[in-house]
Amino acid sequence: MSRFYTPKSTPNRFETPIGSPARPTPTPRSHVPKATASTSGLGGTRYQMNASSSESLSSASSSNFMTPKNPAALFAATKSKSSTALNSARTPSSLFRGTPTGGVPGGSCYGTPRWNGVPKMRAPAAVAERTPECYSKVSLESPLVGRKSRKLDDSIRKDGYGGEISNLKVAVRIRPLSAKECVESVANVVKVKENEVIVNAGNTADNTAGVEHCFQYDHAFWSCNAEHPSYVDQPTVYRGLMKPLLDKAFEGYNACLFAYGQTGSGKSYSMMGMDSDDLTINQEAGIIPRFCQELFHRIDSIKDKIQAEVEVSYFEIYNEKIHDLLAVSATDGVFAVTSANAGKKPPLKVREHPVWGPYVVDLSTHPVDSHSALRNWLAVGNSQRATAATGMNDKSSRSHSIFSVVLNLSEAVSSEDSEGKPIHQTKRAKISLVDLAGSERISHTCASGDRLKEGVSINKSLLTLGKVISSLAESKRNTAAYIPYRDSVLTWLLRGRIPPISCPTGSSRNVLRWRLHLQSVAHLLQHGFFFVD
Ligand SMILES: Nc1ncnc2c1ncn2[C@@H]1O[C@H](COP(=O)(O)OP(=O)(O)OP(=O)(O)O)[C@@H](O)[C@H]1O
Repeated sequence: MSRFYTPKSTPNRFETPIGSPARPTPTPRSHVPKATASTSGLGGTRYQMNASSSESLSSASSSNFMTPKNPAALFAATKSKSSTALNSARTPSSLFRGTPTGGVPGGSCYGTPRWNGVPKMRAPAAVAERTPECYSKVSLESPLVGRKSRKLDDSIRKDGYGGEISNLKVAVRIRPLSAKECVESVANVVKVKENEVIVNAGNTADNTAGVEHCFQYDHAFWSCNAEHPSYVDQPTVYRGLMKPLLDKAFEGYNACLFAYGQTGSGKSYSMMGMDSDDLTINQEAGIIPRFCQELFHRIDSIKDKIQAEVEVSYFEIYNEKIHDLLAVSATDGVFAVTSANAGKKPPLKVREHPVWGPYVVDLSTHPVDSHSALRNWLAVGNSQRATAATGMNDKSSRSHSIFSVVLNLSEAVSSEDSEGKPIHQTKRAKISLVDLAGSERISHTCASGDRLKEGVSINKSLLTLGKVISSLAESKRNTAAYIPYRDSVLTWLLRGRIPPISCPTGSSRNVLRWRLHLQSVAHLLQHGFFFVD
């Protein structure tokens, strides 16, 4: 059975506080594209509950954000369900701030990923002295002073989990110099050697000439010059980061991939592509449109054996307020996107479910049954995102966006129950693709007014993300460590877990809330208390 999903209207409860900046106006789109919905139930199934996305977060190691002069974005890809041994050597905990005047040996405008053989590194202590405090120094074990490059997957990941490798991967991608940087004759001081990034300190007053800092990641993608043989293009980034997560999602694991880095470092380009309004799968298409295509490609290839259902939701966190990017309303039978502009649509609220943790109240979810339907919803959401021109990026994302797809797979297993009906085994996975707003130095972005307020809010939530990840790393050693999830909406929400199939959405959640007041969580679990819409 197919039908249009009609979202429930959201009451106007929360106003934008006086003084908070007006959300940048997205390009309006009046009509929702055709998004047919398969709503047939999975009937009589058991569900396989996935571990929570808090485990995704809890697997992360020390955070760091790329520095203002490093044209690179970082990606963290996680899958939940298994715990991870933290590997502090894998992620650089302190990043070097080097004014890129030293240039790359060879002098080209584009950095060439060439290993110069002998790393010109100082002793770690000397490096520590020269690393500015402001880059969240956690430990300085990570720069690979004089060490030989090595593959993390082969040599470091002996985690003792029956051969399963770590559930967190961190990748860095170096973008080309922007037109502005080329005009200003900025030299690229970043090189890549296999999975290592080598940053040349330059020879400015606060740095010693020739000092190189090496950082090791799971992947280091060099995308500075498309003409160069070492150039890593969009399909390669997709294959390296997203494909393994999709594999795991089909096994019932939750997966989360988020991009973080300074403003203008290439997060949106990597996640969405050159143009977020053009979602055609061409060479420039980013991770999310490719994921949408491959998801249904795989579903089509197994549909004879496995029934799949997909639901999509897409929201952004702007100035700590949540806006549903896919909210639609129906007037006279015509479906229209409810504008995400502040003032027209109130932000959504986060509540904490006693079992499943934080969730967004009344967030619309839309069943989709084809790649084109999913792509259309993605386009709708993109058109609603808050972007604005800043001093460092003409189209800067001013919000964190979270695109989530819940995948339900139901397979009839051979055995039959007491009534002779086949027993279905159901797997459920949530894939969250997060494009974080860029961290920024106010002095570099020359922000004032609304942009300034946004920048402060963005930096605050990214700082909290960093703190949460650091605290999680600390909690591995000290179980009493406090983890400040609730200090930002982003970290609070990422902690939430995927509810079981048929857990209520929209207004039926009120019923759940009401009943939860009457019955203990233990009782609910004991009796398998699920709602069917
Ligand atoms: N690998 C790349 N190849 C070509 N162009 C790129 C690449 N990465 C980024 N760019 C270009 O750099 C500019 C800034 O990139 P993008 O908007 O993705 O940055 P961002 O990190 O998302 O910034 P913000 O946090 O401000 O939103 C864009 O014009 C984008 O097309």
